[in-house]
Amino acid sequence: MILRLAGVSKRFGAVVVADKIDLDVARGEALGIIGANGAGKSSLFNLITGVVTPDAGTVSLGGRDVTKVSLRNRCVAGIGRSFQIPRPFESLTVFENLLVASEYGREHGHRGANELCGSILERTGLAAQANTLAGKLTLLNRKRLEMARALATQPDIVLLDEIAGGLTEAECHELVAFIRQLNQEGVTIVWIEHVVHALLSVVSRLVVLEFGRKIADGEPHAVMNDPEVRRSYLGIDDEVAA
Ligand SMILES: Nc1ncnc2c1ncn2[C@@H]1O[C@H](COP(=O)(O)OP(=O)(O)OP(=O)(O)O)[C@@H](O)[C@H]1O
Repeated sequence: MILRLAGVSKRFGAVVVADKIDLDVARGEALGIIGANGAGKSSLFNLITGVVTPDAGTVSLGGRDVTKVSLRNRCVAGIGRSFQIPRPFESLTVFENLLVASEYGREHGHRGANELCGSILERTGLAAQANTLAGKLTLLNRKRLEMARALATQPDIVLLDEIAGGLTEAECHELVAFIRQLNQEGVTIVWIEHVVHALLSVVSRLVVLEFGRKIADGEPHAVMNDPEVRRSYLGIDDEVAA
């Protein structure tokens, strides 16, 4: 198991963002997470990466309890993340943004940072923008950079937060192909996404959150047809419809 959450709970005042969440993610898996706005999806990523400390429960990475480990050290231990709202260093170039991420993440080993970042630029389709200021990028390229920055930390598991929103159908297609390829190369993917058709074309398992509770976890199409999920996420009440 690469990632394990056991009984993770968190509340902000009256708002419960995580309610005794148990979640296992196997190495190499591609897991999708959906839920209505405010269900606690981004908060779950904050709990996994260490932005937020749980009130109860534990987070383990590769069998090691990292609940009290710092954000930086969780990154070095292999957790990479992209943010829902990309916030690159706008006044640095694309390449410089990757260098910063690569210094924050794991050791480069025999490969230097330049070589690592160069290869990520190629893979994410950003090579032609290497010297462009991040603040000048188009939406698609900002999303690519968000993904590239996560990869520059050399993660074993990547948490993607709503990366497909706002893209055209063709751009979304390209993004999906890239995430699938990444997963085939052995990177574990956990992906929060409202663009459900994109998500379902990649993931082999789907989790649904509602008010910080996990209400479904399983094979994606079975989960999408679950009456509770249809009610919570799609607003379709099968009993009323009948
Ligand atoms: N640091 C915080 N302090 C107070 N409330 C918070 C904090 N972080 C999140 N919340 C609240 O917790 C709830 C869950 O937020 P979260 O961002 O995790 O939801 P989400 O499922 O990612 O939603 P969306 O799909 O809109 O991104 C929201 O009501 C949010 O306002």
